Amino acid sequence: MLEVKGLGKEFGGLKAIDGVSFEMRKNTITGLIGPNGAGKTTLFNTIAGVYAPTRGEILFKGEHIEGLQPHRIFHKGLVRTFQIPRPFPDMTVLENLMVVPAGQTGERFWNNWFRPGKVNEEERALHDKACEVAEFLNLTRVLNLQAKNLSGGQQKLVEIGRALMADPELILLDEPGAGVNPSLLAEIIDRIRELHARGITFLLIEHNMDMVMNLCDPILVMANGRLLMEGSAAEVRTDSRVLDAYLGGEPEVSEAS
Ligand SMILES: Nc1ncnc2c1ncn2[C@@H]1O[C@H](COP(=O)(O)OP(=O)(O)OP(=O)(O)O)[C@@H](O)[C@H]1O
Repeated sequence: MLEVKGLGKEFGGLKAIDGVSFEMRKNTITGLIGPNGAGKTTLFNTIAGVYAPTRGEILFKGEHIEGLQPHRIFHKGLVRTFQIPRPFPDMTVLENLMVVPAGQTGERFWNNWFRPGKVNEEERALHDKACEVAEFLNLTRVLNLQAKNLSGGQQKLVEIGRALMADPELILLDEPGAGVNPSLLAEIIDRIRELHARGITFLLIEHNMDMVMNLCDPILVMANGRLLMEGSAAEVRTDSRVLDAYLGGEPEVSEAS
């Protein structure tokens, strides 16, 4: 589903990503871990089109997407949620879900003018879809609350909901477990599993190791802008290079990775 080849991204002289290559099969939940500053967020941003890579290739379903504008990538079904939940704080949960899909007929002046019936129909379909997404994420109760009044965990769920509104095939999920209380964390894990069972592929950055080890296979480990290793939870847990990287040592990174 996703192929990253020799990817590099530099900021000035700093190699935030330095020759990263990996492949992701369809319908996996792949974890991306690594110590602070390893390059995980930069990798996400480069895949999602926020940054153009300095070098390398990114293929989504066999199609080159490196350097494309974020909205073009979004519309291909590759959707990124943000590290800090960023729903519009003064809008309700329902509104936050309904604003996601772009190119609605209602956004075009001419269609509004000439085709009000069509606009109403689409608005209703969008509303129904938002309600279904909210129900799936157990957000129905808070549908009419302003997003700023939700808990951190509920905001994460809204962020996932907003990704779902875009009918994604691949979701890049940024720290779904950050700042979430344990019961809501279990619910988020459960929802991700369910979406995975329905055919959605995930790549997720997460610092919560329990969550990663529980949910992800395979796990990619980054350090110093490079891919240190890829393996199962058991392999990652017992690999001394991973331990070294987290302890701030100088991890040995093979050129091949
Ligand atoms: N926009 C930018 N301009 C300059 N340097 C940047 C920029 N974004 C990231 N970097 C640098 O690139 C390196 C990788 O940062 P990145 O945020 O990708 O790491 P990370 O693995 O996501 O870290 P964390 O787990 O702390 O979020 C760091 O040295 C960081 O300072």
